Amino acid sequence: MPAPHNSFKTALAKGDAQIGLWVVASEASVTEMIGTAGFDWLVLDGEHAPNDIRSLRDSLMALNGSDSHPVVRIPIGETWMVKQVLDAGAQTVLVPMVDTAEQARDMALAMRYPPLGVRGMGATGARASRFGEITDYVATANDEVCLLVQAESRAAIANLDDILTVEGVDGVFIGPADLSADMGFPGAASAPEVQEVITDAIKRITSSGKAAGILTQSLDDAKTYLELGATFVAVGIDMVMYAKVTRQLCKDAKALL
Ligand SMILES: O=C(O)C(=O)C[C@H](O)[C@@H](O)CO
Repeated sequence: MPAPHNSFKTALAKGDAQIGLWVVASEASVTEMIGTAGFDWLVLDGEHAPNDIRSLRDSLMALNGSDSHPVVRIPIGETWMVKQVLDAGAQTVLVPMVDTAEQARDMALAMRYPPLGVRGMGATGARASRFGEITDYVATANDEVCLLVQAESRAAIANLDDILTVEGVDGVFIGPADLSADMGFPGAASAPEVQEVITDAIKRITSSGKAAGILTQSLDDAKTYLELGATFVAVGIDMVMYAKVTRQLCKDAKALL
């Protein structure tokens, strides 16, 4: 039996737009609920959310049977972190703060078993192989992993063309918050100077044949990015949505008094 087919990777390769949501609640029952909404992909955030390997594992388990594909964002680009989330059953990994082709290459190596990479051999007792039930896991896993790297600094934008040549990188995600901060516009990703860089980056990524991704909380911006050719576009953050409706309900209820 081979490793599960990564339909998200296939969709990105075909250029089929994928609508996603950022999940920062770090609680499997919330992930399970969000997994019923119909998003194509969900980021389980290990960079800025209070997730650890166990809570990420629990959220991956909670998405069993969901049509939403889990994308696990590790805290930083470290080989051992990639290994842990792959063994926990993630097939698509998002790596923040990738500024150079060399960093991207290291991550591509971390994603795959030898001879293509350096992934350590530990899947037999791991969730990834269904605890050994997927007997051909090691032989087939390399084909089903998907690596997304984040370009979110002036350095990454300067090195983007080199990053795009790295074999094993399936897509590049623009991080608007960090990119705008690094460009001198903290908290102002909508600044025209930042949007100009984002537009150019999306065009360069798509014309290289790799998938471009981004996060925005504006559906108007999402439409623009999709029209530019971005393939994986996240349109919100779970806790922001939760906070918004919670505050509004409280306000509306108090207005009854
Ligand atoms: O720079 C960005 O934008 C991202 O990487 C996404 C953020 O980390 C996300 O947490 C929303 O602020």
